[in-house]
Amino acid sequence: MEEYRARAAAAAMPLPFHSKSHYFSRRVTTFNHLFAAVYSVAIFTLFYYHLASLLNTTSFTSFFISISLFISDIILAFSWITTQSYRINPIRRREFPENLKPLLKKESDFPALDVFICTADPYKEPPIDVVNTALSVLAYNYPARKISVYISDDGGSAATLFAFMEAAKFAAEWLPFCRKNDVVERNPHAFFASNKDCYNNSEKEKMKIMYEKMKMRVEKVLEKGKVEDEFINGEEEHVAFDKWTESFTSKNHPTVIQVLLESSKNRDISGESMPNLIYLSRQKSLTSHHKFKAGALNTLIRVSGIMTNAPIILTLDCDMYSNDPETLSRVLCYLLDPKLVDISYVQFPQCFHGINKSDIYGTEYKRLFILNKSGMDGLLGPAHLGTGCFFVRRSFFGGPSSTSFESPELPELDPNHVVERAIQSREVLELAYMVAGCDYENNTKWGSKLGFRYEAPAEDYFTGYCLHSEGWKSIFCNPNRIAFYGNFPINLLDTLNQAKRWIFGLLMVGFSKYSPIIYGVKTMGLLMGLCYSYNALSWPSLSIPLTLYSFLPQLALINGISVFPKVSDPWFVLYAFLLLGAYGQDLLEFMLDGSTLQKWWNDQRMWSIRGLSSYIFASIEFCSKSFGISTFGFNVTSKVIDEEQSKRYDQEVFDFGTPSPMFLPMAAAAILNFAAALIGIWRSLGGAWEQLFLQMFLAGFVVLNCRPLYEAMLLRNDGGKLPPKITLFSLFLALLLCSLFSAFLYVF
Ligand SMILES: O=c1ccn([C@@H]2O[C@H](COP(=O)(O)OP(=O)(O)O[C@H]3O[C@H](CO)[C@@H](O)[C@H](O)[C@H]3O)[C@@H](O)[C@H]2O)c(=O)[nH]1
Ligand SMILES: [Mn+2]
Repeated sequence: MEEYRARAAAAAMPLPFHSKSHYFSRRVTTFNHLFAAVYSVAIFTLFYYHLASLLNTTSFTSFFISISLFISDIILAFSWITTQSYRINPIRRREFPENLKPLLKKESDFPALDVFICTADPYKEPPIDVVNTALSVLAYNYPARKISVYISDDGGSAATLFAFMEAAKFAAEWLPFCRKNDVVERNPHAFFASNKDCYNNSEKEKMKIMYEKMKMRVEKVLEKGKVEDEFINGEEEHVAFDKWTESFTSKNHPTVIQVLLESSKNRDISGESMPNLIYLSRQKSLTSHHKFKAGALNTLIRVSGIMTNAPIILTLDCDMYSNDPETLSRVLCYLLDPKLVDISYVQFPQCFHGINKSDIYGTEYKRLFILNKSGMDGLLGPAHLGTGCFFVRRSFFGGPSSTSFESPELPELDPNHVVERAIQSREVLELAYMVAGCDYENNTKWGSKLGFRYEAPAEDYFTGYCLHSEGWKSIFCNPNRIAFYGNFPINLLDTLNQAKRWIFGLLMVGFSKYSPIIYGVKTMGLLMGLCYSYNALSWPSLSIPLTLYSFLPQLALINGISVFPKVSDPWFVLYAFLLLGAYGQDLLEFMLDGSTLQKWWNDQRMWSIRGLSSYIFASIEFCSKSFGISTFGFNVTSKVIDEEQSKRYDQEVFDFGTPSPMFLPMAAAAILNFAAALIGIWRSLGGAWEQLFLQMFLAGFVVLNCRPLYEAMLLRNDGGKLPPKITLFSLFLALLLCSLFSAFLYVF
């Protein structure tokens, strides 16, 4: 990249490539800072209150309740402190790609791009969807000879290879079609879905028929489970599929590399060169660990290094397609700016197509994907989100200074190495096969100092974190036209399992020698360290206060014990301020960012639901892994759309689906809070409302949040209702808790 940047510096471009401004108006930011100051005072006052109550406890019960609430509030306060770092200086950026034009006149002025698309299971990630993703980037508005798309298939599936053989043929028509008609949606599926009138135009109609034919063939092959002769054209394709022998399984097979398009040879129907398209399924063996997605990405870095070695790398999950063919020129606005040195990556937010109106599962993750990343952008740069990210290849080889460069074990893998041989030359292919071998990384620095890092299954978070701690910076690019759209789980269990995997991966970082609160603060400063701590430490530990606050005050309420200050007590004001302040500020930011009240409500509900399921179960798994009882895996999220589920999702109905212990704590909380609210009302009628007001308020709030649970337990009869088994179990759990608490009261 340096040479391109140097050329930009020499050209002394008069107009800026990009600009930045405050994310919210100055008034909002100042308000946030002032509010933070007042809120911190309130937190310290609360700690004083807790200490005083602890000292004044007279029985073991009151001591137990006080200390539990104190611990909960310490964790909540820690979490609040970590989130403040996002509010120090959130920024918004704009790019001016038109100002780059004088720099990019001929083909050689454009830096090359290697795109990595990862897929792992053809039955959870339909090959036709992966094809659509690949087509959307193959068709970028960029010199075709500068683009190479690599598909990493961890599923080792002949059906996926077949799909890409078809895609290569289709691309020869699709690319010129997009160019000629200035198509903006270059993912064919999205294009045909949004252009209902396409039948009017014969050319479009022809394309659509071609697309449907390809889709049918791909789906047929997937259904049959193998590529039968009728689908194979010519000797070359035969040779490729012959690799799928009897002993070939997704977990144990040799490397398959298939060059499907080569830009120096293949031309589209208009006679223009095509991008490179390469299928890769790295070697797998039952005896060596493949390190999940990070392992796949590192293999891709090496294979692409040998074949094309582009200075820019785009990583995409198989479902994240490009929604804007101009995205790369936005990225160049940063990567070609001579003033921005040390940039490791430009991260785009994860956005999802087809989220229902009030976003019942909080899929948008507005804080995680947008607000917090804009906050980090005002510091050293956003954390890495795993997909939709343009990397500078050099940053996978040690820190930004030349002294911290980590040289790879082969000169051909050096980020500055110029590839002179053709992709399909014997030497190149031999080397590519070698670096894709499953034992290749033994005794090398891959995964620790080179490439994506292996410490945790949250390779995205951890790799970005390591890059920042090495001294790299990053950019958050969030243009008005969404750059990438992805798929998301449409039932509750999948959503929760996904969050569980994330939290588990984050816990592994949080409680390792790389813990952001120590190592992070030391290497990248307090604020960035706190930003990273929020995910790795606050998130998982929030399960403790969320669980305690869902059960303890309610159990006390049932037994007529007051645990919060009564309404006429001055301390009541403090509680009210802390509670309303935190929720109010959250709501305000959501609304200012163009969200709706309903979306915010669902987002905060999902926060508690995740706290009572994903966070708890991830912590349990983490503990059992730490004691060597279990190991971890990467459970790929299914991207297959089930018609029934999809209908329920569109109607905004919670889908519980298959029974899972993950639902137990939340269902038990729903039952217990309902009982507590009723008993609370009854006790208030007896005159105790002043003492019990806050507990009743809390129980009422939980009950309001649990509406979908009550419906799913009692009122619904569809396939997405809460399995009766779970309802019974949680009723039992709630009763058990009540009896244990009463017994505890009796004994102490
Ligand atoms: O052994 C594996 C497992 C997964 N994947 C791929 O990894 C991607 C992400 O997997 P998915 O099941 O979709 O996980 P998500 O939770 O949706 O992904 C988020 O979280 C992951 C980390 O947990 C990041 O890697 C992703 O980029 C980020 O989008 C997919 O393309 C998979 O094909 C592999 O290539 N090899
Ligand atoms: Mn995904």
